[in-house]
Amino acid sequence: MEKMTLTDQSGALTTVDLRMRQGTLTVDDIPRPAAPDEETVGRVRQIIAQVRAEGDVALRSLTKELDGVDPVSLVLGREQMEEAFHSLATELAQALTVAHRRIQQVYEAEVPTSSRVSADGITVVRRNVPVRSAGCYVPGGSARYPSTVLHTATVAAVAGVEHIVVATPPSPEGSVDAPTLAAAFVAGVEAVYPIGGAQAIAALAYGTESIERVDTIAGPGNLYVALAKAQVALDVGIGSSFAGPSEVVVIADPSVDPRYAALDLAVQAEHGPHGLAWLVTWDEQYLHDVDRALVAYVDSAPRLGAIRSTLANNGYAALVRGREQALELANLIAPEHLELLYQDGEKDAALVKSAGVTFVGIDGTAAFGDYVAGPSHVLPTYGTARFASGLGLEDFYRRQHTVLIGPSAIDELGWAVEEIAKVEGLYAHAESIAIRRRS
Ligand SMILES: NC(=O)c1ccc[n+]([C@@H]2O[C@H](COP(=O)([O-])OP(=O)(O)OC[C@H]3O[C@@H](n4cnc5c(N)ncnc54)[C@H](O)[C@@H]3O)[C@@H](O)[C@H]2O)c1
Ligand SMILES: [Zn+2]
Repeated sequence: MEKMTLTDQSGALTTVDLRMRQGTLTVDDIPRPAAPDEETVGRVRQIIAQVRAEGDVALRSLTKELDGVDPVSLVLGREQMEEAFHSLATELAQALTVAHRRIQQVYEAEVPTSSRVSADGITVVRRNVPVRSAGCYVPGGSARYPSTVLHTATVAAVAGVEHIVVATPPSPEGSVDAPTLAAAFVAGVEAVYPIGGAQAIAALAYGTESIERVDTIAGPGNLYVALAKAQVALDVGIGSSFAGPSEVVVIADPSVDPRYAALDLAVQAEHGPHGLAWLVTWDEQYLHDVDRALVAYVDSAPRLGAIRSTLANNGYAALVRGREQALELANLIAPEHLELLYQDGEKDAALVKSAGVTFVGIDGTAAFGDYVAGPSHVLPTYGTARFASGLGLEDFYRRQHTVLIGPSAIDELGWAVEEIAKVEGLYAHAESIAIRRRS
């Protein structure tokens, strides 16, 4: 299989020219960030074991070691959240409220109806039963994410979860910053724990003296958080999407100002150092224009370090033959965010098979999705959009069937049970039907 040719260039992005590429592309063609090393996996295992063995004492000492602060309290309640909400500037309080309302609207429209089917004397009812408690992990190492409180807890609340808590790394004062606490207030969160990383995931999964264990954990995070979730997955529900460092694929053409495409690449790159950013276009001059605009932005960007590091390691510009090949590439990359940044993108959106979420339209910056568009911004990364979805109501539900066996079922279906039970050599199964038929 012919590999992609990576041509280094002096700009911000590494160029990949696919125009002459024969045959179909495969997943192996796509450069991916390296898999986690064994040392990190082992460190996370240690942290989890320490929290299980020592509870609150471990949480305090790990927080001191890894976040450099002593938490003032391990649990912050509704009063502190309310106070934080009232301390915000009016515009920010309104922005959080608007984002909350839009997320709520999207998920309320998605609440599934229960189903009921009756045939052959048996009625099967399906109900979606919310878990009793959910823990939302809200990242907070290199940036603050009040938006992630809204994009996790609001979904849990619409699903009907009774107890919703948030864990997030502490502020430098050992508490939690006001915007994050305020967002928790808006979303109806019961308690906020100023604890981050793998230690937070362990506390949510197993409980400590101060923190009650939850039924399900949802929310994104860095590698420590992601590995911790994988390690506790047998003991607690884990939200379906592997939400790691942010990714974006921007498909664009000269109908859109190159500065728009450049900034949209920077939007997800500024989240952190391990992200992924692809520009895909069929116009060579446009590729250079976007790259130049990106270089110009990066040089003056406030989060220069994060953007540079993502672009240097995983920033690509692909030249393709046209829309069809652009979509083929996007489906293979299976990015967290996909932007169809050109005129008439709507009909192409139907051809997208693997993306966390797709934004269509020349104003379709993923920044809308991060905050106010509505669908949860907790989305599958690392190529998992091939099989995983964004955070949704189903992450907080269990499906449960009730089977009503009516009086005619023995006559209508009992014989089939007996036949199969006999061939499986399970005689009590067959007799449980036969005895009822006789009496
Ligand atoms: N996919 C999504 O929906 C989405 C949304 C928001 C953020 N994110 C991603 O979440 C990530 C947030 O990462 P972050 O680091 O800023 O915050 P984080 O909260 O995930 O991680 C911070 C914690 O990591 C732990 N940690 C740091 N260094 C450690 C070490 N050497 N050993 C053990 N533990 C250590 C500390 O406990 C710290 O509290 C970013 O990659 C961002 O892109 C994704
Ligand atoms: Zn973003």
